[in-house]
Amino acid sequence: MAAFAEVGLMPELIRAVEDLGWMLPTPIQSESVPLILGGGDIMAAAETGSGKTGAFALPILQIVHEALRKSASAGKGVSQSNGSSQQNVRCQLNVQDRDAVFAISPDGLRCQSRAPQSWAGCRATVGVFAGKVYYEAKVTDEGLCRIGWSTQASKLDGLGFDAQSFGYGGTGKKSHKRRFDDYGELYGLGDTIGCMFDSETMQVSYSKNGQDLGVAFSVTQNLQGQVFYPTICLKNAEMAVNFGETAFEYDPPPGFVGIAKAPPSTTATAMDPPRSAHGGERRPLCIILEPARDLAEQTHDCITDFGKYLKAPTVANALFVGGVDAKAQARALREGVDIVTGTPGRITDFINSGKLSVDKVRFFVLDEADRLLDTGNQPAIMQLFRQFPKSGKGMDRLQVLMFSATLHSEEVKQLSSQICQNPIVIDLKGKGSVPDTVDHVIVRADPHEDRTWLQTAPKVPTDNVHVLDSIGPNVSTKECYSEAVKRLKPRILRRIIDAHKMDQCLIFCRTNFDCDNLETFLNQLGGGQGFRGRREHGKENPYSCAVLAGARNMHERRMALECFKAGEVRFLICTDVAARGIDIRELPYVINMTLPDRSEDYIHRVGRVGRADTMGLAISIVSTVPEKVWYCSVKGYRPWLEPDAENTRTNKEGGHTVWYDESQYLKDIEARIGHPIDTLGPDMSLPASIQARSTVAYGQQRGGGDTSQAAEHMQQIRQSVEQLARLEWEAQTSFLTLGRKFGTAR
Ligand SMILES: Nc1ncnc2c1ncn2[C@@H]1O[C@H](COP(=O)(O)OP(=O)(O)OP(=O)(O)O)[C@@H](O)[C@H]1O
Repeated sequence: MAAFAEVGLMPELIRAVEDLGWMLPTPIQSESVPLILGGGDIMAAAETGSGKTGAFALPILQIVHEALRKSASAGKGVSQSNGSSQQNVRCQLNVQDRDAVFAISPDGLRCQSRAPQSWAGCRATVGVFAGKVYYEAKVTDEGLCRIGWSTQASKLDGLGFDAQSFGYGGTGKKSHKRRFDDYGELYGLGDTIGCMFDSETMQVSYSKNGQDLGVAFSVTQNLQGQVFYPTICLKNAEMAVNFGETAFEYDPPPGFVGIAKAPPSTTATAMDPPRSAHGGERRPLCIILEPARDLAEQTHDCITDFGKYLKAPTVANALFVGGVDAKAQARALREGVDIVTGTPGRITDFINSGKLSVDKVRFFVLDEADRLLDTGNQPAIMQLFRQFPKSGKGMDRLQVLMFSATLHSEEVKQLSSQICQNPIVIDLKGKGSVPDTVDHVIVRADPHEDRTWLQTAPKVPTDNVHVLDSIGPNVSTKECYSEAVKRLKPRILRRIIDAHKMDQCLIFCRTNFDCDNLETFLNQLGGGQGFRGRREHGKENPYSCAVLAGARNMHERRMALECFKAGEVRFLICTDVAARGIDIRELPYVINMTLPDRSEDYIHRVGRVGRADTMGLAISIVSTVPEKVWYCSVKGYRPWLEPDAENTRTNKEGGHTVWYDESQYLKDIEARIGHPIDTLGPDMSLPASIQARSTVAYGQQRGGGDTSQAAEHMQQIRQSVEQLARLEWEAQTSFLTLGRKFGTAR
């Protein structure tokens, strides 16, 4: 039995985490999972990268799945496939799930789109989430065709344009996430294309006139369990489809059946009556709040991944964040959602408009709880909390879970006293510390000593705070040195990058404008044209970069993160929007261009490395002189674009700037972590203290990633873990017994 079983997780979830290579629960998971399964409220603080997402998501999935199964077996019809409606639904092209210009014949097996300029699409009435299915589509008139599979969340007029759709076009290209790669061969008038979806291997493949063209796509595991519908997308073309009601022109490959004949237990239908939205059965059981969109998306993906083996019924997750098509979210609600992950704004919008009902909610999770409060979400949290049902008892009562690496502020404690019931505090590392997998050091930027800021090349764009001030070799004003440090820091950054031969590093800047400027600087060094959602000049350019900042739109941010994770750009320049929670596997380096003015933000930023037992290095460039920076609290006003004498004054003088004192912020951070931070050598070399203990390269696992060693270790500790599990179980039971005795209703 694996140690994940000892904390009480069900086999389907264990299988999913084992697929991720997780062999043992991390300490926060060992502590939290049994307590959540046992019904307790929790406030959990553990280091960055210690596996907090799994600590709350895994037990929640388990309880939600059990609740759904109980409800389904009680005949309430919450399963993905209750059979009743589907058995009456014929598989055909769906007139209710098509673009306006897409024509469908009365028998639902022929379609046409005559718009010459634009693509239009349609899905079938029946989709599949298990088994191996096949359908055929024949080109019956010349034009552009693309065919394949998509989920309901995907747009119809661009099959293969997003992460949830997979297409194969007549031009011999396969398409997914807007990537068009050569595949198969051209097809056109008279050709019959077979479309296969294998949910066991999660592969999509095609045949042309009976000839197998091979695997086109390996669908990412996080889409496992989603319902995929046959999808046709046309531009001035016509096709006939056969879903298997009548004999196919070419036999499906062995093991595949026509989707029209697939067992109802493996299919779902878009024609099912709404199972949610007031009156349906399937309303959210869990609401997870995240402080930022990117983080919400990451948590949502993790939950989808963890839940991929939960079947009959599957657990439906939805992401509710701004910048994403609200129509798709409304559609997901209509289909029935069990776990909602999102940002407070979008979730409250949906509740206020009556589209999202919270009368069944059993879990309320505040991830990065302190950040949620810092960003002004207290009223939204309280508004949500007031609407959740609180009358359940024992295992059915509302559970509130608060997680973060820094969870010690008075505001957090106050909130927990308002919304948690006898919370169990799990504090694994005291007042927010830096994990010992993170080496962190500073480099001083001293414009008095280092005069390279006077060089004219490479040009360093700065933030325009000092455009009206006199700057030069013979000027020694505070303003001059402030501008000097702005010009010096990017030069130091370059030295660091070169000295450490960095090829993957997250670089934190203070503002969106600073990100833009640094992007321009690095592009200039590498001769790039600038990255705006394009994947060019990636690996060959030693300074290739992308930006992940609040001012960029969701698509750009997603592309930036994706390209960085895939190693297509070397540097990801970001604001604090990426400081919390964002998980980039085996990231070796983080650089702070400026220290954050709050010590907890430092803990979160440097915690982007050293995750999951991987070693990482965080370097902060710290100015020795005060720096004047923009500080504009007026929404939409951007004084840096046209700085004048008035707005470059400080806040106190009625302007929009402040003097930023990094030496003081460094002291605050050192006070928080309880020791001084080492400094890099003049040649950017690591201090001897770090060199002496570093045994593996940054970005690699501390133990060298030897899984046989881990397995052996697991075997050795098995007995103790079993004993602990028994004790844990006794603790849980006593908790519940006490709960019953004293009553747990709020
Ligand atoms: N039990 C485990 N075994 C191995 N790897 C794990 C385990 N649990 C989590 N991980 C990995 O550790 C990394 C960090 O996990 P996660 O993002 O949940 O951390 P976190 O504690 O939420 O961090 P942060 O405070 O920065 O948000 C992820 O890459 C995850 O896949």
